[in-house]
Amino acid sequence: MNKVNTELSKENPEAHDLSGLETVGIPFTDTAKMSMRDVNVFYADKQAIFDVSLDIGQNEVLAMIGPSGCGKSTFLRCLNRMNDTIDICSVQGSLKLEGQDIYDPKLDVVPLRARVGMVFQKPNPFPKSIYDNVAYGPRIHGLVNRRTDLDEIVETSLQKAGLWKEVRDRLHSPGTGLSGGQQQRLCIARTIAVSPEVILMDEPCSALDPIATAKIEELIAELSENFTIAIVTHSMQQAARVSHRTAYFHLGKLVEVNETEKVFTNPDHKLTEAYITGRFG
Ligand SMILES: Nc1ncnc2c1ncn2[C@@H]1O[C@H](COP(=O)(O)OP(=O)(O)OP(=O)(O)O)[C@@H](O)[C@H]1O
Repeated sequence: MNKVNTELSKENPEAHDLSGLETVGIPFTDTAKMSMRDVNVFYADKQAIFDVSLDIGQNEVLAMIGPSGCGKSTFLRCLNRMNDTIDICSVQGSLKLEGQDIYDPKLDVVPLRARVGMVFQKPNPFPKSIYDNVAYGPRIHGLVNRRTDLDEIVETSLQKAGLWKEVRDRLHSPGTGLSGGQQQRLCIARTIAVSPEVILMDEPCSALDPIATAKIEELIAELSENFTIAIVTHSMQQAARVSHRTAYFHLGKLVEVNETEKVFTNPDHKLTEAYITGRFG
């Protein structure tokens, strides 16, 4: 048992006993883009996610928060099968994108990861030009035949990522030469370039300064007009600023999911309250 839980248990011995825990709030929406039911995830024989059921609505920004190690990233990575790259990881349950089982063994994960794109914690541009970073996905997915079409996708994606004006005169310079915040927006442009339906963001601002963070947060609001977004964040302020609903995870369980304002002002569960008031985590 870690320090956090020991402290919590001193305060309230039952507080960390999650057996029989019912998720409170409204886990399901009428217009779900993705529907997850009874998801369990294991690393070898160690269980990291316990019976999580959650919907993500069309054009919704869903924030996932919770103490370190509670399984936020693990759950997020299930949503485009990034956990497949971890040999010891196994996923059980039902995970659907517009009703299609994304764990269907016949499903090709390459187009899945274009439909459900991912932006990582640390900006990771390819060692290529700005143009080629954005053009990479459309090229490998065979989305364009003509150079002019590719030029248009690159420009539109950079515009949507709020980077066009800063880079239009140096499209053929290395992506790695940009600032950290610009690199993260380049990675967002690269994700957008293959027209995803869902964008997963795993702490996308944790390596950025406050100004670059503010730009990405503004961008998230704009992107939600066209995309569905699930974001893992350690920053409760960020979750409050960018998301429509917030899901609170604790020890691998989904404790509460609700409208963001409610989660931060009047949470249903005592564990959520303890976390948002800084009593642990
Ligand atoms: N590749 C892995 N191999 C084995 N165990 C893992 C692996 N990745 C995560 N875990 C374990 O799964 C649990 C959930 O980890 P996860 O990284 O999903 O939590 P998190 O809430 O995203 O944490 P953080 O906020 O610190 O990033 C932890 O106990 C962690 O040690």
